[in-house]
Amino acid sequence: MNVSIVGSGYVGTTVAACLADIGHDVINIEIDEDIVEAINAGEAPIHESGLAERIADHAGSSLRATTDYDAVRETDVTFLCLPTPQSEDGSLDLAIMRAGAESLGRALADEDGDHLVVVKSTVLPGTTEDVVGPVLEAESGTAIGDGLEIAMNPEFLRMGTAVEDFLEPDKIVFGASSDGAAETLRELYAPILDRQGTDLVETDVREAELIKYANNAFLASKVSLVNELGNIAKEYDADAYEVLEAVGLDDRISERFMRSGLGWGGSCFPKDVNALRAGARDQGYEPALLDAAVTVNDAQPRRLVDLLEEHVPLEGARIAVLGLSFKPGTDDVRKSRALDVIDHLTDRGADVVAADPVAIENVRPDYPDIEYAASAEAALEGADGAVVATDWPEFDGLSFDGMARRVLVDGRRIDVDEDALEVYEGLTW
Ligand SMILES: NC(=O)C1=CN([C@@H]2O[C@H](COP(=O)(O)OP(=O)(O)OC[C@H]3O[C@@H](n4cnc5c(N)ncnc54)[C@H](O)[C@@H]3O)[C@@H](O)[C@H]2O)C=CC1
Ligand SMILES: O=C(O)[C@H]1O[C@H](OP(=O)(O)OP(=O)(O)OC[C@H]2O[C@@H](n3ccc(=O)[nH]c3=O)[C@H](O)[C@@H]2O)[C@H](O)[C@@H](O)[C@@H]1O
Repeated sequence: MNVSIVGSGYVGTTVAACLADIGHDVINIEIDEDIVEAINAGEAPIHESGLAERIADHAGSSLRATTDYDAVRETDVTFLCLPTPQSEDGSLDLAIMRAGAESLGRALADEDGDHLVVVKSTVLPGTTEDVVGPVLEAESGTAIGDGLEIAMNPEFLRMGTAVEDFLEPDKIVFGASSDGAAETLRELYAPILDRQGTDLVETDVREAELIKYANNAFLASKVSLVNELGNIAKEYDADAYEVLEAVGLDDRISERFMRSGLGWGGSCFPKDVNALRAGARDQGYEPALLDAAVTVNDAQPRRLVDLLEEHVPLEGARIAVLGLSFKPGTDDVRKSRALDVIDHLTDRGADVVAADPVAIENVRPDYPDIEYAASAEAALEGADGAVVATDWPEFDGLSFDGMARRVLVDGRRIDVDEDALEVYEGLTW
């Protein structure tokens, strides 16, 4: 099938490379020329395991990139993988989606055959049918149902394991405007749907939109609940990891997403939970539980720094921050909890020295005044205390010999030789 993908960020690039990998001809349409050049040169514009190999394999043949929207006319299906950020007030900002839909609609005005437009971006119920659809119809001069079809197909991949998650998902969800559109999506995804373990969920469009938010709201709230239980465990001098491991054996609960600590960050949980809260309020509903999930999450970085301060006076102290990305396996630092930890530390007068295997250059522009070290060991050299903000496997089994005071407060439960430390404190254990 000939497919175009509008927006080539974390989702668009992964989806494009994976669709090429399962046998489709794919064109990425992206406004950032550096990304277009990278893909056409066979290079991955982002750090994702398994992505570089796939782009290298398919670039120049079944995978191409361009800044020109007219390329959509060579294809039958277009996926919109554009950002859906949050506005200042936390609500969903659709400006980029509207702009992308306008450009796409204009390009489709000259197309002869039928075209299916699939919204893959995370959008609130009603967006596909009431915002994207009308823009496409107005700009293309084609009515939905008469040469133009729309569908919503949310994406559940995680950063760091994006390729694997896309190719081996638990489920594929879509809501389509017609049987023909649904049939096209089934055909497109056939190699993945044929795999054992992939459930197909076909719904109406607004359920597909809400499934994505419900999924993220559930997972984020689960981690907040786990953190609240972890904070309570710490007060009782109990180990939350032992407690929750046992709780997770109940298969109604499951052992996954049970890691308590610094809480959730990233480009999705925070913005999606906020968009759903704002959307719910717009609809006249007070989302008390989601509000509480955010409150618990926002408190964890301060709790970590409070715990460190119980052992190390922070004014003038040299503190190593281990990990900057919002989770291991990615260089993404958007809404990373590590940044909140750094803010609390510097507010209290500490000198921060940070280490991360891949994310330093994404932090440096916004934090030019802290020190950066080439490795965790280098950051620990001469430090009066250290905190773990990201559970990079590289931090397991670290040597603390070089520290001025061997005090470690761990926000992520890494593998540590506690006997090598003067003080080891876990945030929730
Ligand atoms: N990052 C993730 O792990 C996941 C993200 N999502 C959702 O997918 C959507 C996209 O997210 P990401 O890929 O993370 O965003 P991103 O910010 O990494 O990438 C978006 C890309 O779109 C490009 N772009 C912006 N305006 C454009 C335009 N008018 N025409 C063409 N390209 C344009 C940008 O230059 C950028 O490369 C969002 O709605 C997000 O919530 C869903 C599941 C997972
Ligand atoms: O909509 C999205 O963009 C994506 O958001 C999350 O994926 P992602 O943000 O990449 O990362 P997660 O692995 O979910 O972790 C999110 C945050 O929760 C934290 N977390 C996760 C699990 C856990 O047990 N404890 C915990 O603190 C992580 O450290 C991280 O900061 C979802 O897991 C994906 O299914 C979804 O597609």
